[in-house]
Amino acid sequence: MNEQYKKIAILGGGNMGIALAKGMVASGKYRAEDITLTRRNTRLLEPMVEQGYRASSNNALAVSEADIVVLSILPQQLDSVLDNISESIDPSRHLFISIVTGVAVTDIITRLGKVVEVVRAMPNTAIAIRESMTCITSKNASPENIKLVKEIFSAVGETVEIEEELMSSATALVACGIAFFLRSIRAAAQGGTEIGFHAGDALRMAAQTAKGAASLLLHFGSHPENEIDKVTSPKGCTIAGLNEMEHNGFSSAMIKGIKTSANKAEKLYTDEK
Ligand SMILES: NC(=O)C1=CN([C@@H]2O[C@H](COP(=O)(O)OP(=O)(O)OC[C@H]3O[C@@H](n4cnc5c(N)ncnc54)[C@H](OP(=O)(O)O)[C@@H]3O)[C@@H](O)[C@H]2O)C=CC1
Ligand SMILES: O=C(O)[C@@H]1CCC=N1
Repeated sequence: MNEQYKKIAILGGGNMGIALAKGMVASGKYRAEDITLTRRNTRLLEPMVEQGYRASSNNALAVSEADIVVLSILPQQLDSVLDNISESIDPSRHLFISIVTGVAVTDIITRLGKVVEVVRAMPNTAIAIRESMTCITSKNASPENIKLVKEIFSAVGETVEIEEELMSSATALVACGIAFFLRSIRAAAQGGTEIGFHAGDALRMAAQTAKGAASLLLHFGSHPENEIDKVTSPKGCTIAGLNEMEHNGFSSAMIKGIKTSANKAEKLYTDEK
């Protein structure tokens, strides 16, 4: 399938559905008029319609008009949506992309009762500014369709192909991870305010510093400790602050949080049944 001018139905025009649609169009490779977003409350999609996207509350119709179907509803909303669109699916035409947390390729095929090609993708909200880290996997899609999905997500950030068994881990690290890093930036800004900066200045300084730290790793391909060693002067203030944070469980809290999120992601869909 050539991605150019393919019709795309994004079922679930919420946070991620909208962010994906905007990122795809911002990449210059997709046209807003080829993307239909669905949700029950379509009034909330009016700003997208004003920007040229199509909006609908009719999932089955959106699917019947599309080549690529993106599932972007919550895990607990998935079964009713799949039941609703099942009749409209043509397995020889439709390619499914699912970003739904905790739902396996086989879960989707079993519920649909049709063997469609499904690629799972786990992006994050930075997709809106084309800075996502997206993990991709498929058990049954053709190499051409996996390539096509990679191209879609490469247009909105970085991609990596992983085994499906690691998708819940990927959810914790890259999708929930946005919230984890944002909370650490907020904590840094709060510390900055306590030591003398106005809140807005402290937040801007903390965010740019976090961006610089991440960019150092990506630019040099180095390990965090190599970069940390360049900051920590002997008997200096950095190592004093760093050790105080570690005494209070900084790394441990992040590791435990990521493990808890991965366990929860694994059960999000099955616990609903
Ligand atoms: N948020 C994130 O950072 C990430 C989320 N994910 C996954 O992506 C999926 C979407 O998450 P997110 O965008 O945050 O969730 P949202 O709740 O923002 O979006 C879900 C959307 O689905 C719509 N919806 C619900 N039922 C139906 C239906 N029957 N037909 C059509 N649309 C429907 C809702 O609108 P309405 O109520 O009007 O119908 C809502 O807009 C989830 O599975 C989540 O696990 C994956 C990676 C990152
Ligand atoms: O919190 C959640 O369940 C979703 C999945 C990953 C990010 N947000």
